[in-house]
Amino acid sequence: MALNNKKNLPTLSSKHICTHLDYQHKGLSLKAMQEEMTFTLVNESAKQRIPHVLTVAGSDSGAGAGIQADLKACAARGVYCSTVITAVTAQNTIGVQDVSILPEDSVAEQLKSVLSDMHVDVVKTGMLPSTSIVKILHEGLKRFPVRALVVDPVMVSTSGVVLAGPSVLDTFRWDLLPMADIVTPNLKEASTLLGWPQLETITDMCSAAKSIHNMGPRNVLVKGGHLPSSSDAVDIFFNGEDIYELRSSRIQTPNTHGTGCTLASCIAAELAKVAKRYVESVLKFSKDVTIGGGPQGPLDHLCKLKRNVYHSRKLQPLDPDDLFVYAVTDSGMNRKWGHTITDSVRAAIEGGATIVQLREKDAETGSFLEAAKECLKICRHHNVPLLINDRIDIAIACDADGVHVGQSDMPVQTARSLLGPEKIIGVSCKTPEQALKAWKDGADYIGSGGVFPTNTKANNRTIGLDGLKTVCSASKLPVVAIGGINLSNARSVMELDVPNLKGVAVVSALFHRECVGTETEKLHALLTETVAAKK
Ligand SMILES: Cc1ncc(COP(=O)(O)OP(=O)(O)O)c(N)n1
Ligand SMILES: Cc1ncsc1CCOP(=O)(O)O
Ligand SMILES: [Mg+2]
Repeated sequence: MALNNKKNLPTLSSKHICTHLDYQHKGLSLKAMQEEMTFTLVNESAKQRIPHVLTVAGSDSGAGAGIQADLKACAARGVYCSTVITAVTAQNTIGVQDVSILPEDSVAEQLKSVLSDMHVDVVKTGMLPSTSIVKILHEGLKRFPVRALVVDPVMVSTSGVVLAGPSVLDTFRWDLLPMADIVTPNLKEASTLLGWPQLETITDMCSAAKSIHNMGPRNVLVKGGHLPSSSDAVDIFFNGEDIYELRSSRIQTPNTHGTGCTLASCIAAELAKVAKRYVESVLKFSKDVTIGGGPQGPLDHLCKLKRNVYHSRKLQPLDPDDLFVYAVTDSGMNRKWGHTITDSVRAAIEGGATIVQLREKDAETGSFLEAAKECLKICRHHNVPLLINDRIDIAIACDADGVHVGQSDMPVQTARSLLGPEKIIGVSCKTPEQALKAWKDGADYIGSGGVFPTNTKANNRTIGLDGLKTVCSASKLPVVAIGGINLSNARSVMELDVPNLKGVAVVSALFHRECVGTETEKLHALLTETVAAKK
């Protein structure tokens, strides 16, 4: 393999790698990533969340590597870390004295407990000592998808003890690597994965990175810490297109136990922080933390100290994933069920709503504004955008995150000039022509419907699933479907194989119900299932 002239290779830090992975999700270039990163550093907002890494690895009694290193690395990076322990090793600074692999059922149960309940952003794997454990993880991740998977293919301890034998290799290659966002082998692990002789040069490392990439991971980091011929420490990063050299001067020390686990955890932790934009359930400080549906959630230690870690400025007005479970309020329905608007909004968010629109058609301006301010506090607390239906004046007065307008409401261009570039503007579209105009006029998303007949909006033409498909296919903007959508037909909407469709907007299916939170939870679970089934 011809290595680019080394002088021309851009160098990256591990933090750059993480951000790069996130930007791959968004389809942005490395250059855009670097520009936006600078922007991120200077802009902070009041929105908060807790990034979460799950490590699936072995315990190291000496606490230099394995689960213990992962926990400490994540804590040091300000990220919540849960654990699935695959094996218990007896280790110290002399070597590995014993390895006990945990029963498969125990690993499966740990995995299920965490993934079925907690909002995990990133899974990081370490010691996966048997084929069945790799398969359990593979199945678990298919059932409960996460934002990113970091695979550290731990095979041999620093002292030379085999931690995952050759029988595990095939499941690694066929099952786990294709799911990975990044795999981080050292020289020995890279050559073992490939069945190659020892890697000895940077050129070998580049070839290995490319060949491992062919096994399916989105990115490969081959770590050259043990490269005999190099006076520097050189790692090679390959993202499928470009190859990067990460070079730093070698630190002469025997204290290197746990570096691999720590690096992979650090990548996972930084990814989780970046991935926080996509996180649907947002937690503030320990007293409000809800990690789990049970009566006794864990504390998030030092949370108050992490305030700055959790703050991040939204760079785009809208993250399209926010359209996933779009809750649109209705004052009449709230009244009927004796709910206040704030209670309804809070319940919807706690049930998993990813964006909220206040559609209070019969509210007086003064009381609407007061309610909007209260709802905004709740939404900001949970990092969920709050939009106002029709009323640009209310949106401006309470500093909401944006507005939703229809074809006969305030024109998008006028709304944009009043609200500025940073607010979200959604517009209702029934046709491809309207969709194109929405994009030209500077809207951020399209609401398309009524997909099914509805009593919530009078005299509203139903466009059906075919009409929705036509709008989505023509759109250059993300689309949310609306109109008569409920638990029995949401699947048929989400299963449409169309570009740009990001979620469903619902009024009565959530708010014309006694228990808004439960209904939202059910809808969220159903939509999540449809997304998982597509993968
Ligand atoms: C997400 C979403 N999509 C469409 C609409 C409908 O807006 P509009 O056409 O202005 O009708 P009204 O809601 O004002 O009756 C919406 N509100 N939200
Ligand atoms: C506001 C709106 N725009 C198109 S259909 C509709 C009503 C959606 O309400 P429901 O979810 O109760 O059918
Ligand atoms: Mg309107």
